[in-house]
Amino acid sequence: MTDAALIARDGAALSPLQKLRFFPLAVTGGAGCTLIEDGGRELLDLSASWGAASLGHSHPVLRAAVDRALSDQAGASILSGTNEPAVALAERLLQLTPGAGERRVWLGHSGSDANETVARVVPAATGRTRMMAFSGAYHGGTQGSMAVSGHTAQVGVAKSGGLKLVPYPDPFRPFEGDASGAALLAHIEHLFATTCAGEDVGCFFLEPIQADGGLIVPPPDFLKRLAEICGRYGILTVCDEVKVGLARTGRLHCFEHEDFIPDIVVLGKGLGGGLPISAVIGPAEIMDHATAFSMQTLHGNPVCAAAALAVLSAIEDNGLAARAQSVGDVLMAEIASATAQLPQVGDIRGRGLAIGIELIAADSNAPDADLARKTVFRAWQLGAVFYYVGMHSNVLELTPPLILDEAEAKRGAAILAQAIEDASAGLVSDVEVEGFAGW
Ligand SMILES: Cc1ncc(COP(=O)(O)O)c(/C=N/[C@@H]2CCCCNC2=O)c1O
Repeated sequence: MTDAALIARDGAALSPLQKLRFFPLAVTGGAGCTLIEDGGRELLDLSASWGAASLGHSHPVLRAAVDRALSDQAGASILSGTNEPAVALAERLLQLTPGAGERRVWLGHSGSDANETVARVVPAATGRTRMMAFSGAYHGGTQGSMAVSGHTAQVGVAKSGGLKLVPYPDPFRPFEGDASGAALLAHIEHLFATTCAGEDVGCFFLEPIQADGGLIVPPPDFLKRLAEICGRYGILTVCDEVKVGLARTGRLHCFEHEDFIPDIVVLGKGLGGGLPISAVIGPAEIMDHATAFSMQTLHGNPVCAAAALAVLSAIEDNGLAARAQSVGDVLMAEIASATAQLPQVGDIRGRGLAIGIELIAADSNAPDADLARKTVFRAWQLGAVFYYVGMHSNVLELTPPLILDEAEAKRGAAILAQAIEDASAGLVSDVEVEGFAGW
């Protein structure tokens, strides 16, 4: 091993194809909500690797589960033979996920392959070739999941031929100036009655909080009313809980805040606690469509399935949903207090430990992407890790491990506010951030 700095070795060895970098983060270890940087510096992790490290780092329950699964390894997948951890996980997910009728679970590696599977199987099983999704949505980075996404980072990528994108209901930047979402619902109903016949639409992809589109919480009752409209046309609702699901928002499922039950639920990221596993829970008449329809060699591997079972148990045993609500309330209040005098902060929003801070130009509502990229860089310099999202790249996103405590929340809020102030005061130069493309 060379003695060159880890970040330099990364640049020489790993392809940029899979990099989304904001500052020169190089990690050699971690525990809890702390990351250990190359060189030994400790960083407060307010991202959990975009929400994947739901139990933080080196969690003992996860370590024990993975060790057990690897000590008596029940094969490596469920393609051509089943295994106990995968079956037990599917059974647990069916118990924990509200839904009607006979249902099945599909196990994958990522949110991308899970959403891609839904995007392929719904048209195949229903014969309905059209699909709906929201502008700003990031449903994945594979061809089939990008085909049903609407994120600005994927402009130019081929979309599904039958895809119709509509604006997401954003109370801060409302469609037709109507923060209630009623105008948008009327627009969608009009589409179903005219140019995008509801009878031809197989499914509607939605996030209960639009995460990469800007951490946007929809207006009250919007999703419930949208689900009612979809129900009238026989359109399946596909709830993408990959980022905000599994206790992060104060409920096990984020859709529980919206008083509706989706037809299909997609889980990922935090499900594996940092190990790659995703899941689709849906009606048997869809999920039983065919065999060998959407498979990858390591799908349902017992080690990641055991990790997911441990995550679900830890969420239940430690009351992590209620904790996310209470610590998230502290974090949001601390952020609001620490930034109260900063006109650059246009909006603070979210649920539980899914929080967005929208940065704007001090003299208008215009998004300030340059401030966001310099703020996350400055925060890293000050000792905290978080990134930005949004259609205009101007929303700081906090998705810390669900085990974040109140002291860490207060420290994180102080660093975030200081980073906004310092970046606004010009303490981060264009030269320092120019090597980090972000998104
Ligand atoms: C709501 C939602 N659905 C699906 C996905 C795709 O999950 P994978 O990246 O595990 O394939 C994601 C992934 N989000 C991206 C991952 C790429 C880097 C930018 N930040 C994210 O959180 C997501 O937020």
